[in-house]
Amino acid sequence: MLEKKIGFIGCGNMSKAIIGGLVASGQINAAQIWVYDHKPETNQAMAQQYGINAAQSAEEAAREADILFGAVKPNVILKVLKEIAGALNKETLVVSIAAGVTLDALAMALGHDRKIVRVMPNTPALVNEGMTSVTPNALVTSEESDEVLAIFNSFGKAALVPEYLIHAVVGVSGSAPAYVFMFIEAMADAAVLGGMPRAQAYQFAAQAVKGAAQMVLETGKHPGELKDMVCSPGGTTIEAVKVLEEKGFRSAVIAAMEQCMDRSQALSKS
Ligand SMILES: NC(=O)C1=CN([C@@H]2O[C@H](COP(=O)(O)OP(=O)(O)OC[C@H]3O[C@@H](n4cnc5c(N)ncnc54)[C@H](OP(=O)(O)O)[C@@H]3O)[C@@H](O)[C@H]2O)C=CC1
Ligand SMILES: O=C(O)[C@@H]1CCC=N1
Repeated sequence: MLEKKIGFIGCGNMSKAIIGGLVASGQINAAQIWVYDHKPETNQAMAQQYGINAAQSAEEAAREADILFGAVKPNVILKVLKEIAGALNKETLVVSIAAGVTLDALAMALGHDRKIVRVMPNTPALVNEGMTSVTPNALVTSEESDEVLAIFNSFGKAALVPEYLIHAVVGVSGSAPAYVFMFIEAMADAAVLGGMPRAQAYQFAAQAVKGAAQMVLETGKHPGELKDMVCSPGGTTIEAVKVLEEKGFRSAVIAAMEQCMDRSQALSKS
């Protein structure tokens, strides 16, 4: 069980996924969670849905929390953290989920004596399948890093990464659910073209993606070898593979992720 009190400033897509994942994991009592969003209706809805505490202000969430999540958009996080810095206890761990906001920039906003962790989660946290990178600053102890890892491991997988790798993490897991949803949507459209009812097409496409991902994770085999296992000589799959190669499927994915990583780099310089 997690013992500490956890606060959230900003309660949008990602906070909802983390709070939903945390509560569903059974690793924390809902009464240990405080949330503050500047929209009162969001606070009330979260308090009602999960039985967590709705703070009246960002300062209140900051005062209550042992671990405080900054979960607003990158363009407002530094302003928000500057405003609440005075309300933090000396030992409070501040966890930023903002894409492209560096540990240095966070320390400038909060003070250089603050324990700060940069994390990059993703929305599958909501269904216990999150993937999160964790990057602590030098003041965070290994026990504290382990606590943050434990939070994210309670609804998925989490791993320590050095800060320079966060752009790659944004590309390969933070933003990645969006491209996978597009892939599933496109596969389902094709199944509908083949005559399948729409709802069934989403189920078949999503389960195929889930099962294929599970094979990569569980068999330890190279993805190319797993692909070869599906391609019967002269069969159907190799025809599809040929068209994907002709249309530049893999290079499109690589180019898209390169652009995503470039944007993450640009955000961290702005
Ligand atoms: N969505 C994702 O998949 C991922 C997002 N991230 C990062 O997570 C962060 C949040 O993203 P996401 O959850 O998608 O964003 P959202 O816009 O969905 O959530 C942010 C929430 O914070 C509210 N807010 C804005 N300003 C304040 C303030 N001053 N005080 C309190 N609440 C405020 C927003 O309200 P309003 O709507 O009125 O602006 C909104 O409800 C970003 O920094 C992003 O980079 C990281 C990994 C994955
Ligand atoms: O699109 C974004 O900027 C955020 C960061 C990772 C996922 N969503």
